Amino acid sequence: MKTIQTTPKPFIDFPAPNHGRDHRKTTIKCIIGSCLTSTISSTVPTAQLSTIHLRHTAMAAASSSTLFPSNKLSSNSLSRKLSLAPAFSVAVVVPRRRRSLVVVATALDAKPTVLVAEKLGAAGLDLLKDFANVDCAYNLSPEELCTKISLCDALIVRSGTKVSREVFEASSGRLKVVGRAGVGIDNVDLAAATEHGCLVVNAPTANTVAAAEHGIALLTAMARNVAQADASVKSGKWQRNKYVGVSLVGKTLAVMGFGKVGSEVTRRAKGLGMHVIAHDPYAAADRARAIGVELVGFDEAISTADFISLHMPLTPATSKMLNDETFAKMKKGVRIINVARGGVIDEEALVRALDAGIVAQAALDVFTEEPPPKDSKLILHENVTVTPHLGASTMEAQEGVAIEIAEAVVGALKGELAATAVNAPMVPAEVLSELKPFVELAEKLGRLAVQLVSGGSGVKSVKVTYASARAPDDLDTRLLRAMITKGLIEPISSVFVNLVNADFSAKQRGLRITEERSILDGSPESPLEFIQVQIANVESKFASAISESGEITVEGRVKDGIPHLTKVGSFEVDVSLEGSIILCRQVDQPGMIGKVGSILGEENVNVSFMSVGRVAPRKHAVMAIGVDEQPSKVTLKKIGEIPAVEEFVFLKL
Ligand SMILES: NC(=O)c1ccc[n+]([C@@H]2O[C@H](COP(=O)([O-])OP(=O)(O)OC[C@H]3O[C@@H](n4cnc5c(N)ncnc54)[C@H](O)[C@@H]3O)[C@@H](O)[C@H]2O)c1
Ligand SMILES: O=C(O)[C@H](O)COP(=O)(O)O
Repeated sequence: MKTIQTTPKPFIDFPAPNHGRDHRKTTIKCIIGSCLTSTISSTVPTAQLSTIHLRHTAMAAASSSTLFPSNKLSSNSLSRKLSLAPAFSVAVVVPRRRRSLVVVATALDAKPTVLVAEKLGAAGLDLLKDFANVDCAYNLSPEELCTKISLCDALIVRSGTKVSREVFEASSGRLKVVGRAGVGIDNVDLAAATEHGCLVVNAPTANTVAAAEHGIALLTAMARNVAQADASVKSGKWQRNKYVGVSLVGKTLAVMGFGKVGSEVTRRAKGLGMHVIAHDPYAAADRARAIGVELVGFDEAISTADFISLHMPLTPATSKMLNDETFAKMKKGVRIINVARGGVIDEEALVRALDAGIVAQAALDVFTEEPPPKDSKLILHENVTVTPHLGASTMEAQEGVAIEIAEAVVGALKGELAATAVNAPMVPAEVLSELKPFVELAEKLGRLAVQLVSGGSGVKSVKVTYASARAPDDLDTRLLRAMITKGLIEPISSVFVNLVNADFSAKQRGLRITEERSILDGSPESPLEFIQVQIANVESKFASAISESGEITVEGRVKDGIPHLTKVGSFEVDVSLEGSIILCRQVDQPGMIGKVGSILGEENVNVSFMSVGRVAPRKHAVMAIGVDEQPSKVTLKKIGEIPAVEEFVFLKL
């Protein structure tokens, strides 16, 4: 574990209070470690403290709470209270008339904390524990979840936990990833997650077969009254005539939603000799043909089917899609299976359709409200078979889901792009490795361009040009755009921008980013030749950065895997984008490189790269100098005082 000292010297002195104020308050940001706890209690006599406020850095000041009065300060209680907090602030309130107070704040590198809010398979937990502190806390109330979340970097849930906007707000930016250990993400407020820059990942494949098998189990059990007959026999009855079923062979099954589960249900139902049709406005016809199923319209599906099995997600478009109106279009005596989401059926309308005999039977695994009310007419209906959301609940599926989600969450916490991201672009691994240096280039160009702005109406309009020999469809620019946005916004705000919230953050700031493609001739081996970023309607602190068309313009390329700045305004330069950069406009004349280099050398600032771009010999030239260290103001001033230097700017990457 690495120890980070929060100050150059171990003690922070608080000057004596003045201005007649009762107390002075200061905040030290640090990272939890038991040594912080013990050092506070051992270095500061508890009697000297009136109060200690502990506040998680991620929490809003308003939610800061006084955990204990000083006379009860004990390092044990402090470490107990903070054992799950990898980052927090300490505010020490110094009582009146004390001359000074010393506090040591030593920070330790902490593991991230993952809150597992619903039961997860052991293999997944083991994977998580290798990388993070894992807090398994089940059946939390919404309030408890909001309280705990401020201490967590990741949250893992199944369908039983509502991850509402309040949860993201309570996390105040610390929550980096929500892992849904399953498919349906209707219990996660995706808009709120995106706005808070929180990645949402799911485990979309591991429970597909389990859900499909459960669908078939419900279909066959319903057709043969298995559940009702079982209950009857167990209650001492022997009702062979009452529980005569219906056969499946030759019957038409409409699969609504021809995705992963729908396709698997189709395969199995065909094996039972059923005629399967499917409705899915977004499914590819060739995939349906490959499984030997016909895709039909919604009305045709529901009006010709003997059995209807639901397999679409719950979205505003699918909410209550089976309702009074649509039940009226169904064949009398239709049977319905739902292992998708309860909300896709208007449950009151289903009760009416059952009572009217339009629907002969229903088999339901999912409900609008889970668990449903005990007196629900639907649940208690004699023609309804129910299970408590068991579709994904097989030993095999749960182990698979746990591993799938643990890998996705750990990857996301490591900053890797997730293949199962729900609210960020999914980029296949091979595309990602090809784009990686350009992703870095994109962010650095954004950073450089925005630091060149000095005035105007603010950064509102940015044009990005991608020059490539590849066909437009062959280049996914979402990642690049997100990173340019990050580069543009982060240096001028306190907003943390990532792939998830980049577009949202740009929109919030009224920043319009337009993208253009410049199609080049030649071999499309590399995905991109260069990226150009232009900011319109602004003035620049380095006038030479304004191109002839009037925008701040920077352009870059990747050379040997390293991003390079290759153009500033109308000047061609070539400097690798590592460390920081000094841009200097001068009258082109011999000895300039030497003069600037020796001024930097005097202060031991290492020059990594130097390049001069000029319009014509002995006229204006722009010198781009890459430096490893930040030069002092005095050194920069000396550069500015070289007679031939007309303007210069220091840019941090
Ligand atoms: N009961 C359970 O335990 C359980 C287990 C797994 C999945 N599920 C649920 O099953 C459903 C399907 O899961 P999946 O893994 O197959 O998802 P999926 O994304 O692979 O498939 C969903 C399909 O629904 C289609 N669709 C979207 N809108 C539609 C509409 N208006 N009409 C018809 N089709 C539409 C999509 O095009 C897609 O093909 C989800 O609701 C999921 O949450 C439940
Ligand atoms: O969407 C899903 O994956 C299923 O509904 C399973 O939900 P569960 O993880 O709560 O069982």
